[in-house]
Amino acid sequence: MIEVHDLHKHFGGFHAVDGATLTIEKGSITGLIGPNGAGKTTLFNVIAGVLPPTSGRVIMDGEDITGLPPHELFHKGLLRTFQIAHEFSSMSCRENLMMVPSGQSGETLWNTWFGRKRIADEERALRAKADEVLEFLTIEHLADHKAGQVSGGQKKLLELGRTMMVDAKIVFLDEVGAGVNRTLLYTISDTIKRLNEERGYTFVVIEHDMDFIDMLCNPVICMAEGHVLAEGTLAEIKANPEVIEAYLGTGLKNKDKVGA
Ligand SMILES: Nc1ncnc2c1ncn2[C@@H]1O[C@H](COP(=O)(O)OP(=O)(O)OP(=O)(O)O)[C@@H](O)[C@H]1O
Repeated sequence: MIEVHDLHKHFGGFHAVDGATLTIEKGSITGLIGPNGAGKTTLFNVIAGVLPPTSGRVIMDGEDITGLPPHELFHKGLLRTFQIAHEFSSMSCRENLMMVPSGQSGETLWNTWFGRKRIADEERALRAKADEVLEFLTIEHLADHKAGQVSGGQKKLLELGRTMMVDAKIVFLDEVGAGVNRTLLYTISDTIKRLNEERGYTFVVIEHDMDFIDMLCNPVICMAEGHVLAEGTLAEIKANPEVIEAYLGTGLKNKDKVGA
């Protein structure tokens, strides 16, 4: 469980996150919605240690994790997915997965000289794990394809796959469905559900696509102007006058997105 207490993130005089308080229940797939500029990504980045908060607290399973750097949160099982970095795009999908776990013996010179067998064993285990992940994602046929050459949706699956290389507990997904065709969107949503049901992952999903939120998320939290405006099922959120006002208030561009 993650508890966020009165979190603030200011950029100069601008309050991107302005007193956000929310709880993410263990085992949930929580949706985070809100008009453009509501502070969703900034909130993610503060929770995931990418940005330091101005003030406030983030508690994970009773432990204060406020401001911890991403690699420490990573070891605690809290991950934020990132797009496959350009430098990794010429590596195969399998190699991209094998790159994820840190602290491999092969990383130190000492081990390069004295631990060849151990390195070979670890590499075999990593390779087997990567292949198991590719199979779970039903993209085992892409194992030897360059990551930069697979489709946008398949790249998203690979991003999810990277979280599976390190037994993640809670995964933050920022617009994982953006620019993905409908069929792959169903595959991604199905994969998230399976990871949630079969492997106990908790997810927090930022998404503008309300169909995707509807398929996947309960509860849904709506942010506006840096704080939480409403929480409930998507149907409850859509019927909330403050939510409708927040979407309308940002101009016609966002009006249809909440479908209200
Ligand atoms: N590094 C930064 N410096 C200054 N302002 C920033 C910075 N990052 C974000 N902001 C501002 O903070 C506000 C919230 O941005 P954020 O990206 O968190 O919103 P969002 O809800 O994720 O929006 P969207 O749905 O459009 O992605 C925006 O007005 C944005 O311009």
